[in-house]
Amino acid sequence: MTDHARVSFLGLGNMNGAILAGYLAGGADPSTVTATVHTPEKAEPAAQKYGVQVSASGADQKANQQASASADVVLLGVKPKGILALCREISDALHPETVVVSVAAGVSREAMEQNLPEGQPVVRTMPNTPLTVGSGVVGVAPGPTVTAEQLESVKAVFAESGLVVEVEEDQLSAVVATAGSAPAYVFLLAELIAAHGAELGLDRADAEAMAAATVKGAGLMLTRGEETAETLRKNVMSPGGTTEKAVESFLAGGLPDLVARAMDAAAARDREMSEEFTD
Ligand SMILES: NC(=O)C1=CN([C@@H]2O[C@H](COP(=O)(O)OP(=O)(O)OC[C@H]3O[C@@H](n4cnc5c(N)ncnc54)[C@H](O)[C@@H]3O)[C@@H](O)[C@H]2O)C=CC1
Ligand SMILES: O=C(O)[C@@H]1CCC=N1
Repeated sequence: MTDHARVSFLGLGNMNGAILAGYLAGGADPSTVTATVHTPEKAEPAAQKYGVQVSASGADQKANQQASASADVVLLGVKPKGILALCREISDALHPETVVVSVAAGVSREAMEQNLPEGQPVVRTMPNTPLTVGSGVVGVAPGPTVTAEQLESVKAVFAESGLVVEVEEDQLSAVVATAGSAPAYVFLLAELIAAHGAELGLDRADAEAMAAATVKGAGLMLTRGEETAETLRKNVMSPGGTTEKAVESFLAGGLPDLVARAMDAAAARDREMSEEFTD
């Protein structure tokens, strides 16, 4: 199944769209992929954009069922509050060996299993949007009925576009805080750097371009893995120089505690949603 898995993406928003883009850029055969959107007017533009078959659940009530019936792997990419309803919607159409994959925060595997046929293989994942440029991350937590071969076909959806890490389901809140939500922390920092670079006298467009290129360059140096983040940081900090002043200011302002509190808040919200979305 791994080489020729048929993959269906139900819901093609920010996250499933990023996964699909990375999957196709990594060499997947578009004829093995189907997708659904909700809004009928979005189907044709999405089909043009990705070069795959797209149907609209808002126009055809059976669109999600049909896309699921023909798939080995089904990725549920709707908002958390819609995941269990989507499980119920596709239940009757699923082949017993089709793997149902959730990309949602805060919806437990147990809740999904209760809304799917008994024994249906379920995998919870926590991806991030940089999968769209081939530099993403995904945490993958398989349920007990998932075979090694089925797990490989799920990992294959992400393998060409990011770092795939197998985790236990109870580690997914940590993955949300560390990877799923984390691109937003970096984007926030880039926004702040660019805005203040402009305050300091740069053209706004120049400041934005510098912030973006700096984040990209720093990321590339980090992922080369030759030196730790700490060493790379210290290499920029000339004793008595400018960076030392900036880093001292970050530390005096409580950045380590701020980062920890932000990540705790993300992880706590993931756990809280798991209590919310249980029916
Ligand atoms: N945006 C992100 O960076 C990340 C999102 N996620 C998870 O991904 C999931 C989706 O989030 P986003 O992509 O950000 O939201 P989104 O709102 O961009 O995408 C959801 C899409 O599903 C469509 N949809 C809703 N009901 C549908 C149905 N019945 N049939 C077909 N399509 C339907 C909507 O029209 C929308 O385009 C969430 O569960 C979220 O927790 C996980 C990791 C990162
Ligand atoms: O903000 C959210 O809830 C989703 C999950 C991780 C990133 N976006």
